[in-house]
Amino acid sequence: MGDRDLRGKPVADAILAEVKTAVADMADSGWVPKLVSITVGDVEAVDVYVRNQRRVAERVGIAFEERNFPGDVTQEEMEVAISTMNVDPRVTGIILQRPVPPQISIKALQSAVHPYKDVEGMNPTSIGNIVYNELDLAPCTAAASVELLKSTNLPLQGLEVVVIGHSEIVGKPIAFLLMAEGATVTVCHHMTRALSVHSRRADAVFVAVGKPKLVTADMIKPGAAVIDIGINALKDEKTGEETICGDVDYDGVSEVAGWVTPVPGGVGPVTVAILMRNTMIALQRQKNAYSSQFRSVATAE
Ligand SMILES: NC(=O)C1=CN([C@@H]2O[C@H](COP(=O)(O)OP(=O)(O)OC[C@H]3O[C@@H](n4cnc5c(N)ncnc54)[C@H](OP(=O)(O)O)[C@@H]3O)[C@@H](O)[C@H]2O)C=CC1
Ligand SMILES: Nc1nc(=O)c2c([nH]1)NC[C@@H]1CN(c3ccc(C(=O)N[C@@H](CCC(=O)O)C(=O)O)cc3)C=[N+]21
Repeated sequence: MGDRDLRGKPVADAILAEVKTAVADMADSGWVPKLVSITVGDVEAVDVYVRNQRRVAERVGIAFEERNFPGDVTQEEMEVAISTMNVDPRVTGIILQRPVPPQISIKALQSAVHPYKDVEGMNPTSIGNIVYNELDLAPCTAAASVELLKSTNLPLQGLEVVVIGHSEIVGKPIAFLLMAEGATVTVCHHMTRALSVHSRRADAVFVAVGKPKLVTADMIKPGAAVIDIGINALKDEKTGEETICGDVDYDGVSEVAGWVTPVPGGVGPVTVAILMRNTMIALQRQKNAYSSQFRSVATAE
């Protein structure tokens, strides 16, 4: 690890310390969090994510259940399963891992997850809140990436930020979260004509594409912060060993950038921590809704 590394662990540990305290506080009033993690079929990057969710959930005291569905599951079967979890009072949060097989509509399933249990903030109702600057529960990787930028202490107001990738779950939510903080945001994608003209101007570059070494040193302004969200499988020709890398040419960029998040060891751990924090926010919302409903019933008598 280089001295310009923006490591995820310290940021994740600070978030998880707060989560652990929240779990203890809620347990005192009888509220116990449970996270259900839905996977469909079998995807390597998803396995890593779910494995780390389980490990961290156990560390902070959040009950964890993985629900894996076969790759040929039908849309209707998925919607029935989610409806059952929506009404199960023991389930606090539901996360639906991507990708899902082609016969499944991810958007329909995200809409099927009740907003109170939408710990990824991807129900259209939830993600709409980001436009209204209600940022407490946001898509995990986007929120994690912004937390990492904040840990540089760069002032966000007026900061020139370039986001490369405009997916609904990462690129776009990052742009909205940064706009809410007053940054000047440019979003690039495969139709952007001169990517490096934009990235070289930026004080901070976020990249979420899925292309190894897409971002090279000549594309980065000296001293800029580089947040690498990409996860790519790399097979070593000689040993055949498989490792992961991001979208950034780490060796070259870490000579120029002021900060660069390593992959692994950067955005990933913070994504997991944010998911745990979102689960506790969902539990608090459920508790508030329950209390106000029964308080009104109690006072109505
Ligand atoms: N660490 C974490 O927690 C997470 C990491 N990831 C990783 O982030 C990466 C992106 O995933 P995701 O956000 O789902 O994005 P998608 O895979 O859905 O889409 C890729 C995005 O990159 C854009 N793109 C493709 N080629 C280029 C290019 N040459 N220049 C600029 N933009 C380009 C695409 O634009 P267009 O649509 O116009 O083609 C699209 O917006 C993946 O590697 C994924 O594994 C994803 C989720 C969480
Ligand atoms: N709805 C949805 N939301 C996601 O956020 C989402 C998804 N689907 N599908 C899969 C991708 C991938 N993803 C990862 C998150 C953390 C690590 C992670 O913990 N990485 C660690 C550990 C890596 C390792 O253990 O080898 C690291 O980078 O240091 C990995 C992968 C989230 N994803």
